[in-house]
Amino acid sequence: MRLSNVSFRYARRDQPVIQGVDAQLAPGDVIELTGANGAGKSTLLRLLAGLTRPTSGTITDRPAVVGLAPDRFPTEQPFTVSAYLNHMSRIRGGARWEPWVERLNMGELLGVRLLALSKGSGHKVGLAQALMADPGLLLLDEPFAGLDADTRRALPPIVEELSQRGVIVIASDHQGGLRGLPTARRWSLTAGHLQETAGTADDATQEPVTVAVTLPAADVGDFLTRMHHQGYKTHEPTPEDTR
Ligand SMILES: Nc1ncnc2c1ncn2[C@@H]1O[C@H](COP(=O)(O)OP(=O)(O)OP(=O)(O)O)[C@@H](O)[C@H]1O
Repeated sequence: MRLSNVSFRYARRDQPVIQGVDAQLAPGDVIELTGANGAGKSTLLRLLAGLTRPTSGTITDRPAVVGLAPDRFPTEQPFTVSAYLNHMSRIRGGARWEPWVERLNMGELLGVRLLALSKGSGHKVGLAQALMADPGLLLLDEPFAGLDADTRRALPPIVEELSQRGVIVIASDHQGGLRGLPTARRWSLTAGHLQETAGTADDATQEPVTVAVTLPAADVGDFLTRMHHQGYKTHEPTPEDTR
């Protein structure tokens, strides 16, 4: 998939929100998209999804099936979660949502009305509907925002599996939740301009450093597992370390 000189403005007199973006995506790429509030991340995701057309420039070779999990799932709909997922399944030719409900720890939400969902629970429904489409391009807008600890842990392995199957995953993510994945690249948006910021040999911020973390003993296992899933090397201190 390729973006060639893509620019976008919301109204003719407005400043462009996205300016002259060139980028190439290969199957299996995982992109962490960062930028200040209002930098244009959600706008770029909608352009990538094909929901919005560039004002100028082109996006070519987009995978045929696109999944988009929005930053705010629209809960103003008269369905329960299961009725909504069944409805989306019919639209998508019988796509199966059940495995995703299990992996995203949302079984107890199935009978809940969309209107009654908390923000994080609504977010899980948005993720499930994006994943069930079996997309070739998966776009996640702040996927970790509001998720509980179990689901936060579940998401990076899901993205890694999809990447291994050749799915392109692009996530606007301030929390660095996908950073440890082997195919991860980093894009940052500043005033509408896109820059690739990681993976360059001269990037001193990529040099490894070792940090010590103090936390309650009961949280150690959970913390180490989470760090491991994010690709960091961890070890519990030995008596020598603490002497
Ligand atoms: N429908 C719209 N009409 C006009 N301007 C818009 C519209 N949607 C977004 N904008 C403007 O476009 C710019 C980029 O917005 P966008 O939501 O893409 O940023 P973002 O990086 O996702 O922000 P955040 O981190 O706060 O979610 C902002 O200045 C915003 O006010």
